[in-house]
Amino acid sequence: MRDWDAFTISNLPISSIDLMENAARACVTWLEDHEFLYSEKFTIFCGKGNNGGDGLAIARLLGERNKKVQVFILEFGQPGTADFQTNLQRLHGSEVDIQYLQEGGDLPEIFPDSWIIDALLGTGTSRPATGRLEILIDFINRSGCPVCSIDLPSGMPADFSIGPFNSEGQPYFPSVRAKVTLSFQSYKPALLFAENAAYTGLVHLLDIGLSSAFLKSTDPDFEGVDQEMASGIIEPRSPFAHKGNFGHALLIAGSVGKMGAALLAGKACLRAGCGLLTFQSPETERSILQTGLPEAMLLTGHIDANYYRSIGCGPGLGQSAAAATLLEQILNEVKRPMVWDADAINLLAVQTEWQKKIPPFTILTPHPKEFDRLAGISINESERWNSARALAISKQWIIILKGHHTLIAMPGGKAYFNTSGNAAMAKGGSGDVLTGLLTGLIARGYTPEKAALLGVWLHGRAGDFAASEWGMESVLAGDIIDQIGNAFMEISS
Ligand SMILES: NC(=O)C1=CN([C@@H]2O[C@H](COP(=O)(O)OP(=O)(O)OC[C@H]3O[C@@H](n4cnc5c(N)ncnc54)[C@H](OP(=O)(O)O)[C@@H]3O)[C@@H](O)[C@H]2O)[C@@H](O)CC1
Ligand SMILES: [K+]
Repeated sequence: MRDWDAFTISNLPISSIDLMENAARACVTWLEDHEFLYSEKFTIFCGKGNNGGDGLAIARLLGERNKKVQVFILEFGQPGTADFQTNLQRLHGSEVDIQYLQEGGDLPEIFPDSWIIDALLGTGTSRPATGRLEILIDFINRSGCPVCSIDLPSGMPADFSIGPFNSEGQPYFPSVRAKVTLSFQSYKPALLFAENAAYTGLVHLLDIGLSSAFLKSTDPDFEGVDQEMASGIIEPRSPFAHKGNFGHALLIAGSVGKMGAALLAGKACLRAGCGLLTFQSPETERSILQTGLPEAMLLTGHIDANYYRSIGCGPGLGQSAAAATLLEQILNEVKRPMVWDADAINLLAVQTEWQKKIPPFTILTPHPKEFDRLAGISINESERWNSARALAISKQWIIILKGHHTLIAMPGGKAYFNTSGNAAMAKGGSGDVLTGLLTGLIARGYTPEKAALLGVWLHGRAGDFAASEWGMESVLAGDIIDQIGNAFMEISS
C-alpha cells in the first residue's frame, strides 16, 4: 500500500497532502451519502501519523458543513508527520475544538450522542497498543457511540488477525470496535479475516485516486478475485463441439446416509459445463443417484481412473476402510491433478504417507478445521493463511481454504482471496457444490489454477444470487446450484 502511495505521488501530478485530502473527501462524501451525517456531532480521535492527518482533514471538512466537531489528539511523544502538521495548521483557522491527550492525563469528555471518527492509527500499526493508547481504545469501545474507523480500526495491524483472544475475550492486539471501516483503495489482509470482522464492522473501500498504472506495473503476490478476473478466465463454448469435447468427470462420492452430498456435487459438476459425469458410489445407493440425477452414470465396479479428464474425491464419502482403499487405488493410478475435499482430506490427514502421491496441482478444498487436521492447529486466521500458502508451495498443491473470504493458495506462491459470496452460504452442502463445480471445470478443460479461481468466484456469485432470491437465512446448497447458470451468464456477457 505504501509503495502504491509512493508510486502515485511520483508518477501522477499529485502530492501526498493532496492524496490525503482526496482520502478525507472520499470519507466525508461517503458519510454524506449514508446515515452518519444525520448526526450533528462528531468526536474525532487522531494519532500523529498520517491516519491522524486524515482525521484532522475530515474534522475540517465536517466543520465546513456546520457540524459540531471535537478533535482529540493523542500525544505519542513524537512530532506529527509533515501531512499531519499541515492539516493541523489548516484546522487551526476553523471553529473545531482541538484538545490534546497526554500520557497519564484524564480521559476526555466527549459528546455523549456523537459519532466517533477513529483516526488514531492506520497501516503504520507496528505493535499491540499499550498504555494511554490501549486505555483510549477501551474508552472508545465502552463509549456507546457508533464508531467509523478510518482505513483500519485503530490497533489492528494491517496484515494480521488481532487474535488470539484471551479467556476474557480480549484480543492480543487491542483494537477499536468499529460499526463501519472506510478503507482506502484496496483490502488490507486484516479486513479479510473472519475473526477481525466484529472489530471492522462493515468494510467499504473508497477510491482515493491511487495510480492504476502501479497495479499494472506489478505482479502482487496477493490479489483479490473479482468479476473482471473471472471474466478474463472464462472460455466460450464452441458451437461445433459435442459432449465428448467437454470432458468426462468422475466423482468418488457418497456413502450410506450421505448420498445428498454426492448428488449436490454431481449437479454442480454438470452445471460447470462438463460433457459427462460418472459417479463411483455404493451399489446399494443406486436408486438415489439415478433418480436424483438421471443425467449422470454410475460405476460400482473397478475404476479405470485415467479414463476421466477430471476426478473429484470426498463429498459424502465417509472415512470407512472401503473409502480408504478406494482412494489409495486412485492415488496409485492417477498422475494428473484432482480435486480433494471433505473426508478425502480427513483421510489424507491421517494417512500421511499418501501425501507424496498426491499429483502436483491437485486442488484441496478444506474448511478451517479440516485444514488444521492436515497442517496442524493455527492460533489465528492469519497464521492459518500463512500456513496454507507455505503448504501449497511445499506440496505443490492448490489449497482453497474456505471461509468468508476464501483463500486460494497456489503452488507458485501467489495467493488470492475471493470477493464474492456471503454468510447465507455457510450451510451443509455448500462445500460439496464447490467440489463438484471445480471437478466439472477441470473436465471442461480449464487448468486447475484457472478452475480454482473461476470456480470459487462462480460459487460465491451463485450464492449471492441465491441470497437475493431467498434471503440470508433460507438459502439451501441446492439453491446455489440453481444459480450457477446466472453466475456464468453475468461474466460471459
Ligand atoms: N501515504 C499516503 O499518501 C496516504 C496515507 N494515508 C493514511 O496514512 C495512514 C498510514 O500513515 P502512517 O504510515 O503515518 O501510519 P499511522 O498508522 O498513521 O501511524 C504510525 C505511527 O504510529 C506509531 N505506532 C504504530 N503502532 C503503534 C502502537 N501500537 N502504539 C503507539 N504508536 C504506534 C508509529 O510508530 P513506530 O512504529 O514508527 O515506532 C508511527 O509513529 C494510512 O492508514 C492512511 O490512513 C491516506 O491519507 C492516503 C494517503
Ligand atoms: K484508524
